[in-house]
Amino acid sequence: MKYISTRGQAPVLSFEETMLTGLARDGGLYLPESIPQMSAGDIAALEGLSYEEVAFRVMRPFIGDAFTDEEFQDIIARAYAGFGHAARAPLVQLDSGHFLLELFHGPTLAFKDFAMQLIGQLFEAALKRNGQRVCIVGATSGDTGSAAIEAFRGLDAVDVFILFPHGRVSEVQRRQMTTPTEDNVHALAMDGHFDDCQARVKDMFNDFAFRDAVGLAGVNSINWARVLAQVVYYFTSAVSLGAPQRKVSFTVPTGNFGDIFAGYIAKRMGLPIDRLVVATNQNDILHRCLTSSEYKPDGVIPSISPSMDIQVSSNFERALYYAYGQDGNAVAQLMDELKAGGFSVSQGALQALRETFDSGRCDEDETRATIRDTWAASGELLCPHSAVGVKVANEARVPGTPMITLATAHPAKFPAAVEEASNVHPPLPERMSDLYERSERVSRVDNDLGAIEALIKERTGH
Ligand SMILES: Cc1ncc(COP(=O)(O)O)c(C=O)c1O
Ligand SMILES: N[C@@H](CCOP(=O)(O)O)C(=O)O
Repeated sequence: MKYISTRGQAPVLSFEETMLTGLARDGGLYLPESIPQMSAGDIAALEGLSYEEVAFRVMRPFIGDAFTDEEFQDIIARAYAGFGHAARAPLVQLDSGHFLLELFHGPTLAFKDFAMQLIGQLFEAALKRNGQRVCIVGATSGDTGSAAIEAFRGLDAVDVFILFPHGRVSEVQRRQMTTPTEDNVHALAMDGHFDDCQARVKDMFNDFAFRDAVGLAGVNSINWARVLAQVVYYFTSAVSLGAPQRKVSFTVPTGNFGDIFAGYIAKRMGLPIDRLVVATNQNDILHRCLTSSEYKPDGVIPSISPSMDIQVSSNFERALYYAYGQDGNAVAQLMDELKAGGFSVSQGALQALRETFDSGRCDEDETRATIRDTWAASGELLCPHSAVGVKVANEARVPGTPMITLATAHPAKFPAAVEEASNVHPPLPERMSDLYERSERVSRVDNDLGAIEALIKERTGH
């Protein structure tokens, strides 16, 4: 299996190289050269299998010869052993025809654990085999950072630096990043918002001298392995509702477009998905783009679903690549226009996107009302991101096709917003109950590429 860049000008890589490389050297994102197919029979055969067995069958064709079957099975087993639910990603029914896919039973209580726990194991195995050391730098609006730190803390061959927007993540998210004591973990609170953090990470990848000197690696969803791991729960949930005989739709609380893009890959592999619904908060650039064709970031507005406070949605580039008929030059041109302020999606590409994606937006009051009403109607306490999904799903669903909304984080990560909306205080799980007593370790940094690079070089001895 070979991987190519969305901008068409970077070296073609193997799975392992792609995973350890992160961003392509032409600034693009890696994608498989062709998408492996699963027949109706292959999908039907997933019924009754464990999450781990489905993960193996779905991901195996993408990894080529990077790992033997036995190695890959062991890696998958270790990745999900620490999850707090036997099903890993249980499906609960909200009402007839609407289901919630709970993706928050991992160690840091967000869907990011599904991919991060896996790539932590994949990195460790690959780096050990190659005798290699890497410096992971990631940007987070709260959940990627905590999941990455949890997955990589204490690993000998990895330093992990996480840039998060100062004052714009929840207290639980911040403490998850600032309380680990391992020396290889570095939480950096940056002035600005998530888009600034992500831009600085991409700048570091595009600074080849720095990139090569420190052995830069990325674990944001620019990393294809992140997306791949997230494809699995689309299969487990759809099969449990009757796929391949029955089509299902998904609504996905969306920011960086990684999670919903994983659903798109599942569909292209053959999973019978009817609609993929992009649910945005008031940072609704994707909804505006899918309804008007204009993609123009106009400033991040802080919300009660802070992990989705994003206006430059990294993985949308991957969707555009397919919408433009896999034309890397066209994508490169759009990304150049984005640097200058924004772009318009061509009518043909917009039509291609709309063949699969619907979209909707949920404002702050609607988010609170959805938390309150869902709690009253079903006893399910939603985090604000999942509430955005449920509200948009309720508007998008059609009779006869089950709708699965992805519940992307545990309500206890956002206790203030959840309590304000529902009058219910969501407690942290027992294993985290001392989170507020642990001491914090964090460095404040300016939004200044040179200063951040200097700090990373100093801390890693380069
Ligand atoms: C809780 C939560 N929900 C939804 C999202 C949006 O996911 P994506 O960025 O993959 O679109 C994020 C951040 O990524 C998140 O942390
Ligand atoms: N919402 C994310 C933002 C980063 O997204 P990623 O999927 O590209 O890592 C977060 O919680 O950090």
